[in-house]
Amino acid sequence: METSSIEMNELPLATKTITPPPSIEPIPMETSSIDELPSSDSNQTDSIEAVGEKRKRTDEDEKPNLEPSETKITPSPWWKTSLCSYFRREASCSHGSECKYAHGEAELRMKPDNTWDPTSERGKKAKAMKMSEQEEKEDDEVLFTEQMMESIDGDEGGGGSVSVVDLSLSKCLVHLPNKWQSDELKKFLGEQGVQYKSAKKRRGMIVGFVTFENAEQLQSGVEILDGKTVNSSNLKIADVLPRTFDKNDARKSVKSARDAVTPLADLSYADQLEQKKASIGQMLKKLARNARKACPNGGSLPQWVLTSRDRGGLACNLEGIIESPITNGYRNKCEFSVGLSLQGKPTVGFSLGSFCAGVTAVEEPVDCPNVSKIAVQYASIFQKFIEKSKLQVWNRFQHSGFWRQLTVREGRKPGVLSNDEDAISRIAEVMLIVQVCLTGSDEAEVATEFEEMAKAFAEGARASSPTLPLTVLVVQNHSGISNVAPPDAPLQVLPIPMSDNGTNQEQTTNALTEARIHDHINNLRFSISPTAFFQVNTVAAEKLYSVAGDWADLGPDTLLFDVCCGTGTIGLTLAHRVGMVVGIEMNASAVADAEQNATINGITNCKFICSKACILTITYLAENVMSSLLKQYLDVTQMEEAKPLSNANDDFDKEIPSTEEMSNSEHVADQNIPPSNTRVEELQENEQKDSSSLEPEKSTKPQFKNVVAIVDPPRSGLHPAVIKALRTHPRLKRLVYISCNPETLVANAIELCTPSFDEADRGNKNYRGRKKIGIAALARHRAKSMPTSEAFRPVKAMAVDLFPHTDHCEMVMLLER
Ligand SMILES: C[S@@+](CC[C@H](N)C(=O)[O-])C[C@H]1O[C@@H](n2cnc3c(N)ncnc32)[C@H](O)[C@@H]1O
Repeated sequence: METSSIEMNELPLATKTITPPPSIEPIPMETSSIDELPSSDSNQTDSIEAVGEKRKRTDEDEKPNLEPSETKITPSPWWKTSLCSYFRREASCSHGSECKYAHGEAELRMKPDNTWDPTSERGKKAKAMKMSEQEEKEDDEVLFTEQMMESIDGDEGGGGSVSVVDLSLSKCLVHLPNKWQSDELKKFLGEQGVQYKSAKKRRGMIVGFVTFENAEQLQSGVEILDGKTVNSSNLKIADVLPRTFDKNDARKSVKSARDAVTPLADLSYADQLEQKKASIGQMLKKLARNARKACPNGGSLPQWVLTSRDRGGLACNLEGIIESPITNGYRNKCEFSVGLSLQGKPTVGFSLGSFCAGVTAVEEPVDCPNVSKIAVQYASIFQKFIEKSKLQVWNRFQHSGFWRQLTVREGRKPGVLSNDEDAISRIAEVMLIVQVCLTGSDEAEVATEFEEMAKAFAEGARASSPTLPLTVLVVQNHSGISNVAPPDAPLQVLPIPMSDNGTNQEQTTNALTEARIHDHINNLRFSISPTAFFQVNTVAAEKLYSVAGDWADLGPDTLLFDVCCGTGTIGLTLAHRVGMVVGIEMNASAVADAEQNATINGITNCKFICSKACILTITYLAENVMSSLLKQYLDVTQMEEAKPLSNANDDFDKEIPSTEEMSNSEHVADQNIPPSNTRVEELQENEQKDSSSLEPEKSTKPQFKNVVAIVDPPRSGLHPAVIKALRTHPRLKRLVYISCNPETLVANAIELCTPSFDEADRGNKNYRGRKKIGIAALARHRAKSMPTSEAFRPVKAMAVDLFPHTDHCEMVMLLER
C-alpha cells in the first residue's frame, strides 16, 4: 500500500542544509527519529532550524558519549530509544553495537516518558490507538452548553427552564443534515415511528436534541435510530452534557482550551516537526497517486509521476521542515470568542469545539503555548469588564447578545528576536478589535458601555507590570452567524483614555482616526489595518518568504506576480530582486496597506491591484491583468509566442461553480462565498474599469524576459479559473505555491501538473454528480477540461512550521515547466 509506514520511513534525503549553530549536535534527520539524545544543552532543539537533512557523522559520533554497559557507565535513559537512520537505510551501521540508536524494532527501548519513537511500529500503533480512543469518546458525548435544552419544548425563543428537561431521558443525534431545522427532525422521527416528547435542531449544526417521555420510549428510539443512514451519513446517538455538569467528574472527559487549540502541545517540538513532515510527505504521495489517475488514458505518464516510485511515492523531493524560531507565545494575532463557559460564566477565550458539532462552551486561554502573554492579559481584562457589563455575551444558539469576540493584534519592534520571556519588551504596538452585534441595541447605552470598556482596557494595560502597549481600540459591528466578519464589516475607532497623572483635569485621549499597527519583516516596515491578513508568526514567516524567494529564481528582468498578496509582504520583500512586482488581492484595506507599505519603504517597482469582490475577481484579474501586463512588460515578439494556446477568458461566465460544486470542492471553507451569477456582469464592469489603466504603453515600460508567480491563497486554495489562467500563460515557466492547507495545494497541483486531454476526451469541468466527492477527485475531474497547455511539474517541496503546537503547517512547492 502506498501509504504504508515503511514508505513513510523512506522519505528522501534532504538536500537543503540549514546549519545549526556550532555547539549543536546534528539530529538524525532522515530516520524521522528526531528525538535527540539528551546533551548538556537542554535548549538545543530550539536552535536547530530544519529537519530532513542527512544525519552527519561527527567526531562525537565516532566516540559516543553514552557508552554501553561494557564501559560500566550507566547507560542514559535515552539509550536506544530512537531508531538509527543508517541502519534503517543501509541495513548496517559502522557503530555496530556501540550505536546509541536502536538497530531495528527489536532493539528499540521505550523512552523515559513511556512513549515509543513515533516513527517506530509501536509508536505508530500507540498513536493510532490514542486517536481512535479519542474519537470514540468524542462520539459518545456531545458537549451541550447553551440554552437549547431550555427551549426544547418548542419555545424557539429560549424562554423555558432547564429544570423541565430530564437529561437522563435526552439524547443527541449526531450527523444530521446541516440544513435541517426542528420541523425536519420531527418529520424524520415521525417517519421512523419514533415516539418522543420534544425534538430540537438548529440549522448549521449536525446535532439535534431529542427528549423522550420515559425510559421505554428512549430505549426504543435509540434502537430505531442508532446507525440509521440519513443522507449517506450514519446517525450516532450521544449523551448530552449539560452546561452545569461537574467538570471534575472523572467519568466525563472534556477537552480543555489547550487541547482544542494546541493539540500537539504535549509532544516535544522535535516530535511535532517529525509528525508534520510525515504528514506533508503523505500529501506528496497523494499528489503522485492522484496525478497518475488524472492522466489521459493511453498517453505516457509525465516523468515526475513515473519517477515518484524512486522517491518512495512522493511527487517530488521533500527537502525537510523548517522550524519556527520561536515556539511559545508566537502568535501576533489571537481571536478570543466571548461566550459562556462550561459553568455558564461569561468568558473570553477559546471555543472547545465546533458549533456545527453542538459545542459552544468557551474556556479561558489557559496553558495554550501559542498565545502571547499580552493577548492572555487583554483577554482577562476584557473578561472582567464583561462580567460587570449590562450587555449580554453572544449566544450562538439563540443568535442574540452583544459581546462577540476580542482580537488582539501585536506589532513587533524591528530586528528583535527573542523567546517568549521577552515577548512584552519585543512588542511595540497593540491593536484591540472588539466585535459586537449592535442589532436592537440602545445607542446611548452602547456609547456608555464603549466608554467604560475603553477605560477598562486603558487602566488594565497601565496596571500590568510591565505596562502593556495599547495603540488602537476598534469596535467591529457584525450580526452574522459565525464570528468571521466580512472585511467590510463597519469599524469604529474608539479613543483610549490617557492617564491623568493624578491631576483632576479632564482626561485626554489618543483620538486616532486611522486604525493601524506596524510590524517588521526583513527590515521592512509593514502597516497593518484591522482586517488585513498578516502571517501570525512573523519570524517564521520571514523564513517562509525567503524559501519562496530563493526558489523563484528572481532577477532584474523578472516580472513577479504576487497572487493573494495581502499587505504586500512577499512582493515587497522581494522587490529589490526583480524588475517589477504586481500584487493581486481582494481585500481593499490590505491593498491600501500594501500601497502604503511600498511608500514607507521607498519601493517604487510594485503595483497592487484590488477588487473587493470575491474569488471571481481574482479569476478575472488574474486572467485579464496578467495578459494585459504581459503585453506591457514583455517584448512584442515574445508576446506573439506567448499567446495562450486557448483563450482562457472565453468561458469565464461558465466558470462560476454551482453552490453544490463549491461545497463539493470545499471552496467555501472560508469567507470566499461566490457571488450570485447576477453579479458577474457588474463585477466584470468594475474590473474593466480597474484594469483600464493597464492598457499597453509599450514605449515607456521596461520589458521583462522572466515571468514568475508566487501564489499564497487562503485555505480554500486557488479558484479553478485562476489555475487555468496560470497554466495557459505559456510565458509563466515558474510558479511557487505557498499553502496553509496542503490538501488544497494537492488538488490545485493536480490541475496544474497533469497533461491536457485531447479535445475529444475533454470532460465537462463542472461536476454535476449527486455524490459529494473529495477535493482531489474533483480536481481530477476538472483536470480533464484543462485547455491544451504545457503542464507544470512539481520540482521540490518544503514544510515550514508557522504554527507550533497545532497540527497546521505551511508548505512551499516549486512548479516548473
Ligand atoms: C494566506 S493570505 C496571504 C497574504 C500574503 N501573501 C501574506 O503572506 O501576508 C491569503 C490572502 O488572499 C486574499 N484572498 C483571498 N481570496 C482572494 C481572491 N479571490 N482574490 C484575491 N485575493 C484573495 C486574502 O484576503 C488574503 O489576504
